[in-house]
Amino acid sequence: MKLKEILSSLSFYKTNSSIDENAEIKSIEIDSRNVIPGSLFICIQGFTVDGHDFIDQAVENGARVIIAQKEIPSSVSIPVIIVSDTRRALAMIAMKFYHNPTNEMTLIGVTGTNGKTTVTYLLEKIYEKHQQKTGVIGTIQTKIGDQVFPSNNTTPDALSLQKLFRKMVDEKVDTAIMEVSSHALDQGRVFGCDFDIAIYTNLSQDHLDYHTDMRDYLRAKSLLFSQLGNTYSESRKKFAIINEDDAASSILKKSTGQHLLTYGCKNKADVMAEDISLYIDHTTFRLSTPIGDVSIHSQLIGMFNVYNMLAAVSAAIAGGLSLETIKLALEDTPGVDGRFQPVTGGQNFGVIVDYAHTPDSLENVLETIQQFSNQKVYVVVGCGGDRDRTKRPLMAQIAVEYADTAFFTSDNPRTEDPVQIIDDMVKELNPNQNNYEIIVDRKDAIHRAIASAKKDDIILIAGKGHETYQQIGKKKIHFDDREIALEAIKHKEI
Ligand SMILES: CC(=O)N[C@H]1[C@@H](OP(=O)(O)OP(=O)(O)OC[C@H]2O[C@@H](n3ccc(=O)[nH]c3=O)[C@H](O)[C@@H]2O)O[C@H](CO)[C@@H](O)[C@@H]1O[C@H](C)C(=O)N[C@@H](C)C(=O)N[C@H](CCC(=O)O)C(=O)O
Ligand SMILES: Nc1ncnc2c1ncn2[C@@H]1O[C@H](COP(=O)(O)OP(=O)(O)OP(=O)(O)O)[C@@H](O)[C@H]1O
Ligand SMILES: N[C@H](CCC[C@H](N)C(=O)O)C(=O)O
Ligand SMILES: [Mg+2]
Repeated sequence: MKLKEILSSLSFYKTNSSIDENAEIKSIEIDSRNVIPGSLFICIQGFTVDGHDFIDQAVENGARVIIAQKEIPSSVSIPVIIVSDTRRALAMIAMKFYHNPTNEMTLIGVTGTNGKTTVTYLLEKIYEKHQQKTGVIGTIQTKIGDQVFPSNNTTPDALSLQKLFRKMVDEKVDTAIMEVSSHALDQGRVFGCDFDIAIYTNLSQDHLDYHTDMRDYLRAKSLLFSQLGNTYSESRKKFAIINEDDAASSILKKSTGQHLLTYGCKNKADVMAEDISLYIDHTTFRLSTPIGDVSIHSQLIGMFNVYNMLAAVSAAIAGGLSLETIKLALEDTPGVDGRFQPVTGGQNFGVIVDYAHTPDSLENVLETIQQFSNQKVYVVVGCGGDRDRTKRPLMAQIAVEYADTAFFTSDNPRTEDPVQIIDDMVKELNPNQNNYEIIVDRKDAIHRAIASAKKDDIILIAGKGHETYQQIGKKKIHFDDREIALEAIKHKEI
């Protein structure tokens, strides 16, 4: 693409020298290591390093133009374009370079503290039943139809994202469904994306290492709804899907001028679940919607999953799908990888692996397990390193309150000392809350919990869900809670 065309996506910019607007730009890069001859390199001031420090490497690798947000030494031999915010410029340039792909398909975004992956997974099943080709972007993986690619982040950076959307359009995806994290919203990774439907699940404490407080966290989440815009189009109606039972619902409703569809179980909403019956291996309810009522028998477990189903159903209704399709898909959908996933090795007690890594999700999952258990409940849980430290004591408190015994252990310690993380978890517990053991090694903790279990007890192994690694320092080693649990079950039988 010609530089002139790329620059037309920017509002204002300055240059340090004359630029050849007809220069051909071969690729857009934000990592100097990926620059090839003819690239345009955009310097991003990051959280760990500053992209402006890699200009020399970008030039050496053949960059044709640099986009920066700071003055650059005059020794740099190629044209430099200065903008006020390179993250915003990146989103606009990437959108231009890949020919605004989100304009060519339906785009659904899901935000909220918990439930994003589950809702995207349910929507994928619903749209597939509707005979559409789907693309899915999220925590576990990225998918285009049946092709699966690994995910580094829940929401990719703006450049990877627009490139991925172009690939989806080229491969005839009708509907793309994506998780939109608060980090992504805050960093403008989704600036310029033309969302048709924006879904809100819930808000509870997480990521206070990144956001200054809960208000700032909510502000970031609300950007998905303000980004839906206020422009009314009859041919392409846009919808905000809001959880009416969540405390932040009124703020989010005010963030957009688009159509609203609300869901809930307590407060009056457009889409509601009534006569809900929760069982250990399935859930039933009556689904009441503006297009009719229908009964649902789902394989998903727990009240929180009723909310996830309502969020997905509401989006599908906004998208014009029929209740028949929605019912068929919901009833056909098995549980999501690593979410309330039973591990069965023929044992006479229950083992459940779940991705609960926030206070709210841990409480929801333990509450669900408690409802079905008439024997002992054990939980194996830790907290991630280099993440919100203030959630640690809250998670420990919930663990000892709901479980008969908690085994506190490592999650992904990353660059922190795992012993210190566990200490942060337990240090605010009262002395009488001593129904816990500390076993730093996660494998040992899982083995100990399984060795302790008797007939009909239930063990929850929380925090890592689908993850097949443990990150210790900068290294990721293979680790899968489900594999270790099976191994421990076999070992117990010998
Ligand atoms: C704090 C944070 O959000 N960091 C994310 C951010 O990194 P960053 O912008 O700070 O980048 P950086 O590493 O400092 O580098 C700055 C720039 O220098 C460039 N560089 C760097 C080295 C070099 O040799 N040459 C070079 O040009 C880099 O390519 C980059 O452009 O942008 C990167 C690209 O998008 C992300 O991969 C990275 O995620 C890190 C790995 C991370 O841990 N992020 C977490 C906190 C996160 O974003 N999580 C949310 C999900 C949370 C949830 O829902 O629970 C997510 O969406 O994944
Ligand atoms: N609607 C919900 N409300 C509360 N907790 C939930 C809800 N849905 C799922 N959970 C809990 O949160 C965990 C993570 O669910 P899921 O992966 O769907 O959320 P997510 O928002 O994608 O999380 P992440 O931000 O880590 O990507 C589940 O394993 C379950 O314990
Ligand atoms: N997307 C979440 C995942 C947390 C998963 C948990 N296992 C941990 O490592 O803390 C985060 O980056 O905060
Ligand atoms: Mg997710």
